[in-house]
Amino acid sequence: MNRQDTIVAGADIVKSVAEALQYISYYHPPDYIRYLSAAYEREESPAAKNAMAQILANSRMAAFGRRPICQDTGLVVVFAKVGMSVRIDSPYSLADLINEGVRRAYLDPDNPLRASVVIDPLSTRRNTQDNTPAVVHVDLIPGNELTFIVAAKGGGSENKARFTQLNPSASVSDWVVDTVSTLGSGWCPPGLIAVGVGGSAEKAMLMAKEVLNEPIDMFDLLSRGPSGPGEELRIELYQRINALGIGAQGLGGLTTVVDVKVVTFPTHVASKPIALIPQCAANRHIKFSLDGSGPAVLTPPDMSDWPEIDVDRTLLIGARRVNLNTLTRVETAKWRAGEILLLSGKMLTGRDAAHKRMADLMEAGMPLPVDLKGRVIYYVGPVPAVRDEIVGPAGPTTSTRMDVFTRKVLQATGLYAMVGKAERGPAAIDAIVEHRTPYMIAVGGAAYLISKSIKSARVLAFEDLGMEAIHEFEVQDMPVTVAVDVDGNSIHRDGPAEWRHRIATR
Ligand SMILES: O=C(O)C[C@H](O)C(=O)O
Repeated sequence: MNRQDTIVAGADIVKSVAEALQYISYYHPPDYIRYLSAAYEREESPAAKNAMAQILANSRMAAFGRRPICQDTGLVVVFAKVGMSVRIDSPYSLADLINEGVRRAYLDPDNPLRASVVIDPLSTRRNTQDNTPAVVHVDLIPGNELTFIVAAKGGGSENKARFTQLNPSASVSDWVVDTVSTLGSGWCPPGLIAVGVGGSAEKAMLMAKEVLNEPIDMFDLLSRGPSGPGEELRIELYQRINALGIGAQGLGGLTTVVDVKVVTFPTHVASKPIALIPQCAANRHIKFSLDGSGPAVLTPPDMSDWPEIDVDRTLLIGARRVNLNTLTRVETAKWRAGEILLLSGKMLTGRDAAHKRMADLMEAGMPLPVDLKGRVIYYVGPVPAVRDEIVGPAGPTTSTRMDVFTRKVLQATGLYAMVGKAERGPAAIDAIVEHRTPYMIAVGGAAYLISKSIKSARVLAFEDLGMEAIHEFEVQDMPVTVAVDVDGNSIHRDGPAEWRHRIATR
């Protein structure tokens, strides 16, 4: 056989990976935008429709501004399919080349991305500062090309990945639907759910992670009909998950998933491993191949797929304007769950690491570096600013992770309100009621849009924590929704319950 080797330069891999990561930081895949736009058009829940409007408007702004869709610019996951006739011309390993691409992308001075990876997950959790290392999966396949799938996976949706070993006779569909119903909204729906069935524990997880990068094609599948059990399951899950009524951002509505992917592999006679991996609205991935002729050429998407939505007009109708600088407990007690507020004035920021430090200081009987009394705290870790920006994209992080600190913080500080994303757990809601401290949400996945309402930013404490430091933001008309009011009413409990009922009784 006349076998001709393809030589791919290591430098082309580095450049292609760096450019791919920049590209996906600001361009959503057009198929996701088409499906989300269709979901937006048909959505009947005003709260969910409003959230989708913000996600779509944010996506368009990010594409034109070439700035990240989401403040969580993700953990880089790469699937490399290496043709067996390819030789990589480099003294470095493939992982090293990919990591160099990651480093360049995340430190790009034109569009710096947030460094979100910590080393020593068991101990120091020190940020690596350049988002390396990537998680790299390599397959050797026949052929003379090198194909990469490059994805940037947000932590909120990754945290909701689940795995089980079912009894071989048990229903995959029931387990998936029951599990999705327990995930809450920290995974930022509307998105996708991938299900890997079979193989071994790690094979099921890997298959699910990879299939998330396949084109979204549920409408085609629905119109042509299923061709086998895998496609039958996809349709069943798509319908059953949407019937849960979770909706955009867990606010209750018609669309929770725009697609469901199912992938299978032979397994042991005694086993039925099932992996479930959600993909958030910041659905970022791209596929390209290198054939030795140079780095990948990535063409910008056709922006006519992006709807032009006037979010301001939608938001301003019926919203309550709030001055954070003169806030009182009498005022915050009037806010009702579901109400839209436009916040102006000064707020503090603090997320996981800052909360841990504050809790440690309280434990040790030491004073906090910032007085939280009468203040509002926003759970956020922004992207670094560039050019004339005050701050980079700065959307909310999942509040549930702060629940373990909530009672302690409210008890010790006299904080007036919290802003984050997704539901609060029962203990946090009890603390909210006890301390009369409401909780609001901003839209996860609308980070660039939200950053435009931030008019000044400075670090007040824990500077060494980088994006996790305590900042003070001055905001103007920052849109939020009251998610838990001082009486413990929760939109994440009531919204999905109402829409589940409405869908079931149609
Ligand atoms: O780290 C973040 O900013 C957010 C994270 O993606 C989350 O969804 O909680």
